[in-house]
Amino acid sequence: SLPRRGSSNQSQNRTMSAGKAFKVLVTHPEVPQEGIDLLKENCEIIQVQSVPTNRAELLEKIRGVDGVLWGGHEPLNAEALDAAGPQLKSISTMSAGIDYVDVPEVKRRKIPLGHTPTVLNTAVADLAVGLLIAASRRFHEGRKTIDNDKWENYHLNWLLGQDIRDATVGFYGFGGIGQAIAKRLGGFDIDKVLYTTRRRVHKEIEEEFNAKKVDFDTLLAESDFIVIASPLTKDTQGVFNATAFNKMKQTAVLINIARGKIVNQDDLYEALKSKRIFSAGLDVTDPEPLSPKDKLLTLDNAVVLPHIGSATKRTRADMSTIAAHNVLRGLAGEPMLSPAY
Ligand SMILES: O=C(O)C(=O)CO
Repeated sequence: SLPRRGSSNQSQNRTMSAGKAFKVLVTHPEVPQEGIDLLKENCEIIQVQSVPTNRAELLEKIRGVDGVLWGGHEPLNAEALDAAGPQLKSISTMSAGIDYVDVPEVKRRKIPLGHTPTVLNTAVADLAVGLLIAASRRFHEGRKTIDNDKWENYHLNWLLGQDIRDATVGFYGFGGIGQAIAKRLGGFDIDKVLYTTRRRVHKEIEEEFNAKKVDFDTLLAESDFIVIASPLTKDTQGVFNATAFNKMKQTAVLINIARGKIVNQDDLYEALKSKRIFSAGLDVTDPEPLSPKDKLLTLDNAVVLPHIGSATKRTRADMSTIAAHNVLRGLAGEPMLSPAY
């Protein structure tokens, strides 16, 4: 459970600093109140008002602040850190993925950086299961048949999909989100879980999910469903390309709830169009937002969502709470709840 207002940590912060000891910038006007209220207890809050973020406003308002709650996916880089000045001592994003942060630059300046993994695991995992069902059971194509007056259920083998039962589900990345997805799929009578990660996960976790670490080629060749649940890094960028799709089963379903750039989207389009793989369910694309004219959207076998994995009211509130605690702890010189490095 999350530390709440008035918990010992908060009382400590209150006594530590009588009055508004710190100036904190909140870079987005829509950060849920839960996090703002926590910060308000002992920080003066400055808030960016523009949506989408006006960079000039952000760079002006960041000057001289002690802490930053970085509320969007705007680049957090040397430019912003320079604009802030050398007194800046605590930053937290309000996201799990931090691919938009120049982490080496933050590290070089020895500024503690937090992020908000874990609290969004269940929301993202729920959505991933939704995509997995939608893509394997042809929801998008089915809906289009109604729109186009092509409801042909007099055919016996109409709109047949892929079974989840007895499937091998392969995870590319098997951290908190991947494991939350695997937990949910436990209710769907799947056969087994494979995963590809840099490091092996704990033995108990492998046992809990009947999961086996395999190399990337084995993951591609043996999985009925592949779920991308890894961070975007220089090592993961573009790894799902034509070469990878050509190693997958023709009946395979690809799910991506991580970052669009892990997939080469042109190659994915070709693989789906030519039916080299069965279908894809994507919550993330490259770029975002995706143009309404993008060719990916013309495909029957691609279910595409506008990056809404963590978009539930409770999850957003929890993300703001964790981010605020991270910022407060950084200001107090204490370890953050979820440090990013
Ligand atoms: O937190 C993240 O990294 C997300 O993509 C969800 O907004």
